[in-house]
Amino acid sequence: MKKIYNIAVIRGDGIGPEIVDEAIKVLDSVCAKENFELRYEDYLMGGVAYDFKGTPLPDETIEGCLKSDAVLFGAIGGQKWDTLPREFRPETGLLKLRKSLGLFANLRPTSVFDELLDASTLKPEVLKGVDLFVVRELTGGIYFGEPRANDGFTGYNTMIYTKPEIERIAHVAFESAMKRRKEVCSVDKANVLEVSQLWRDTVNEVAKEYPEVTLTHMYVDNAAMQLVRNPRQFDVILTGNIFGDILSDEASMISGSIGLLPSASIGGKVGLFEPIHGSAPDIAGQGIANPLATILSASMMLRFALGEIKAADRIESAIKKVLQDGYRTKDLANYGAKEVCSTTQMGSIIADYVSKL
Ligand SMILES: NC(=O)c1ccc[n+]([C@@H]2O[C@H](COP(=O)([O-])OP(=O)(O)OC[C@H]3O[C@@H](n4cnc5c(N)ncnc54)[C@H](O)[C@@H]3O)[C@@H](O)[C@H]2O)c1
Ligand SMILES: CC(C)[C@H](C(=O)O)[C@@H](O)C(=O)O
Ligand SMILES: [Mg+2]
Repeated sequence: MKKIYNIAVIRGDGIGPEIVDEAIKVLDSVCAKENFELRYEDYLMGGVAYDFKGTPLPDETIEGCLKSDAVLFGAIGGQKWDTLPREFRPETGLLKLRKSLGLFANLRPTSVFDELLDASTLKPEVLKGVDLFVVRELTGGIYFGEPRANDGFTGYNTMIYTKPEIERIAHVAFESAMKRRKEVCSVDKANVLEVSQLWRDTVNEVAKEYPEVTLTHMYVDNAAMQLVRNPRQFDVILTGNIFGDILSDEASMISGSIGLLPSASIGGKVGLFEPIHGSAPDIAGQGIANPLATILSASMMLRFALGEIKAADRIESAIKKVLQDGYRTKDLANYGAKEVCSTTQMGSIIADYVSKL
């Protein structure tokens, strides 16, 4: 009997709709080869939701996500909404969605395709074989801490973590490491911040439950430097919300383009799968966005939320082959391109390769 999964789709703003369309094209192609069906339901979120509904996160979007098997997300935000009061901003909607779905863990893998070794700003000999996994805490820290304010003279935010919040994200990192090279590097700023001292003590305690895993600690400033000096030294990087946000964008240049890095946000009943990049207003509507990060996020959705491992493997093999054959979007045009494709061409070629694998 064919399995049926319900997928909530949030296209969002800027390049969001363009890249999500390509991910769905590829998902449809993989479904045709496998014994399951995906049923999509669209929901509004971000600036487009504000424009149509007066709020960046309508209640029906939260409800729709909660009743689905997984959420496929594009990107939100853009200059048009940047001056709105905080509660109406697209980014506030995204934070609220993560919180409402209980998505406290954001998994951001970074690896390097051999075909794109020269696309990175780092030297090929530093890059070869990089395979790191950022486990970013997603529903706490300075993004959510109170008090927060900006009265025109004083602006402040509060970085708060409680012990249970640190324990649960640390468990995700150690469990991930157990399936990988069994190394966790916890990144904090414990030389300055009390919240980081609690983070470090708590991670040390959790580590006792995973004697096979080697735990190291690193200050975030050093980690930012080590990521570009010698990224191969990292297996799992465990870190808080804001440090993880910054380090994962930095890590994208290891792979060669921010248009390549996917992510999975998990921890609640329903997982959310999204590229790490934003709505890229500077290139929206031009057909040049790289859809690979979103297609790889769709693959993470199949693997982690739906357990459709063969289908996920199929997509990832198709992507490797497409890159081997020299297809590139504009962001990677100078790196081994035999043909430079538009966003939709890239989606179609991957879908085609999936169907032939
Ligand atoms: N999860 C999200 O929805 C998310 C994440 C980050 C930023 N944002 C929002 O997106 C808006 C723009 O933010 P930003 O410019 O700082 O970051 P961004 O990630 O949107 O873009 C940064 C740069 O990377 C390029 N880029 C991003 N994705 C690309 C892709 N798939 N292919 C090719 N190039 C790509 C852009 O053209 C831009 O030059 C802001 O409103 C921000 O708040 C949303
Ligand atoms: C848009 C913003 C709220 C978001 C974040 O900071 O988490 C983004 O940068 C991301 O990485 O998903
Ligand atoms: Mg970010």
